Amino acid sequence: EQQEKWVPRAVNMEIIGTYAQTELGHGTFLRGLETTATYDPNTEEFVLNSPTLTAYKWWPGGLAHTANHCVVVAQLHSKGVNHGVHPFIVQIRDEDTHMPLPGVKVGEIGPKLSFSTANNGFLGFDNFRVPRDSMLMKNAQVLKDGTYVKSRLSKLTYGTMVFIRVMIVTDMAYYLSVGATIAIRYSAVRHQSKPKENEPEPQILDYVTQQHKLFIALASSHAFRVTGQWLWTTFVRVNKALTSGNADTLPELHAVACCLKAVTTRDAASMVEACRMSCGGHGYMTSSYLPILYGITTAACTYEGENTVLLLQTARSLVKAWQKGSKGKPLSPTEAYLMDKSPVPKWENTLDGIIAGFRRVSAGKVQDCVSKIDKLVKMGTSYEDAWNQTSVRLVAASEAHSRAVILATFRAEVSRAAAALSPPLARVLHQLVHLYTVYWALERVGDLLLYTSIAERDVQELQQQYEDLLQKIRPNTVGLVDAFDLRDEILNSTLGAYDGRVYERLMEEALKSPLNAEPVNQSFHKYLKPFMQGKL
Ligand SMILES: CCCCCCCCCCCCCCCCCCCCCC(=O)SCCNC(=O)CCNC(=O)[C@H](O)C(C)(C)COP(=O)(O)OP(=O)(O)OC[C@H]1O[C@@H](n2cnc3c(N)ncnc32)[C@H](O)[C@@H]1OP(=O)(O)O
Ligand SMILES: Cc1cc2nc3c(=O)[nH]c(=O)nc-3n(C[C@H](O)[C@H](O)[C@H](O)COP(=O)(O)OP(=O)(O)OC[C@H]3O[C@@H](n4cnc5c(N)ncnc54)[C@H](O)[C@@H]3O)c2cc1C
Repeated sequence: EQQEKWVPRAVNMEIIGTYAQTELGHGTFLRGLETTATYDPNTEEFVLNSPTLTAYKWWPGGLAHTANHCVVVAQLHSKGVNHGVHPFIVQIRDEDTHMPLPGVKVGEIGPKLSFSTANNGFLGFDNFRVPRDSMLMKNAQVLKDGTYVKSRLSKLTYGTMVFIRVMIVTDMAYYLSVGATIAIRYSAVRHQSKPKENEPEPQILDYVTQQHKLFIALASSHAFRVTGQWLWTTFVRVNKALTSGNADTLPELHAVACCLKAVTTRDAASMVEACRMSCGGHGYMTSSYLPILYGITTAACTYEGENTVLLLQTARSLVKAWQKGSKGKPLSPTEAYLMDKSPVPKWENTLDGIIAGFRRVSAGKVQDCVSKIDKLVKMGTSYEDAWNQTSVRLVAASEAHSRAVILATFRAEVSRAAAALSPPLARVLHQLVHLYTVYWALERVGDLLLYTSIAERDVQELQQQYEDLLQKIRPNTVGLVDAFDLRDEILNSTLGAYDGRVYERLMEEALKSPLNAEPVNQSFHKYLKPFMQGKL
């Protein structure tokens, strides 16, 4: 009934909404939210209040001047009992005049690192009444007399966040494709330095250090797209099971979505920044789009669950899995490898060898965390303090798990798809999988040395494999970014346009500056001249 009421209006853009969960005082700790929705059975309404300054909603995109409705997450009180946070759909502005409704205080939160157009807002309520059917009642319900009917699973309230975290992985693939396209096209246009006196300046893309900065962004875009698709399929499967009343697979989905969201956003942000810096001074120009892209990408490390917090959620699941597995109980598919008790195998410098190595690293780190927590607890430390004291290692274990999942998924999905591709295309995709895998092996060589039988010779060989791959991929790099098929209007970059007219575009953009409208700026007469004449 609620979907019938709201969804068609939202789809037709008759109403514009946002998700108002985070408050000034709390974003991570949802049980600590302070906005209240108190049921009044006499009028069959909920009364919304923001009892403190820190209860004000803060951040929702589009809230400030755009949205006229929002989903408000509030502490539900009925018959004098607090039932925890629940979602309510609330109209905040008049649909005709767009004026805030009486009892609603809404505004804009101010300038941010980026996301300038997102119109993020704040929102407070003063005895603001909404009808009973404003509470989204698919799961938990409040009956007319105020009786509370519990959801069969309390965590279903958090379902929207799981959905968006799943989507974000694919979103990061997209941002990386934009960054890689701009930086690689520019690196093909840009010539700099003269290593050989009698030859022209080379394209900067021919410097191997430049390839090292950029090809990983290209490969990661593919890795995240493939992993995002796999995660989406998993999400759809879990959701189907939930619809038929089976929630057994939800914890695994939550655990894997948390760490994949965290690792893909962090990688995407740091690689987009590497793309920006790889363009030298011009990468610092707003017109290159790279600073804006960085601002957008790095925001994802915070929104939809701060990354460290999410990695710790996955770690919680890994520790539990370890404890379960140690008692001989079966584990979920993505965590089953933790219980691989076979002796550490001889290291192999192959894709499968490296993936197996990452699983060993992850399992070894989880075991290390469990031992430390157990030891601290035995010494009388509370479990919570032991957890906190172990949390740097827990985050590392969670990240290692995520790397193992991405590496295995990328390899498996590309191998599966390759059968239907032309051999040259399959070969190039395999090169990207190979490059991605070897890159991370070299990045995490310390961990591999700790937990696997990798030896110095293997590391040297991996380094050589990596450099060979850069060389093999180089001739196809521009073709590979063209294949992302991003239109110039979308790239919005002086450096990344298809035609490569970098210098012309930079000058055209500079000339658009209002500061170039007059030969002598008024500031000369107002400030500079008096200053030069000692009059200021
Ligand atoms: C909305 C956009 C709509 C667009 C739609 C269009 C669609 C298109 C999409 C396009 C995409 C690109 C978007 C680009 C633009 C983006 C713009 C920016 C958007 C940014 C939006 C936001 O930014 S919006 C706010 C997000 N704000 C968080 O993200 C809070 C984090 N904070 C928590 O999420 C919890 O607070 C936290 C930590 C788990 C602890 O919660 P807690 O204290 O209650 O829980 P505990 O830690 O005690 O855990 C108790 C047990 O619950 C288990 N569990 C916990 N969560 C669970 C869960 N979700 N599912 C299952 N199980 C769960 C856990 O695993 C434990 O299980 P067990 O007991 O068995 O171990
Ligand atoms: C661009 C942008 C758009 C957003 N859009 C929306 C939106 O549309 N709707 C909405 O509701 N919200 C939105 N948010 C808010 C966002 O979801 C929160 O900022 C985010 O969930 C982080 O919460 P926080 O700000 O409370 O960070 P905090 O939790 O205060 O984090 C601060 C630090 O404390 C650490 N920390 C916190 N708890 C723990 C813990 N348990 N263990 C270890 N370390 C911890 C974190 O790791 C971090 O280093 C948006 C945010 C941004 C930046």
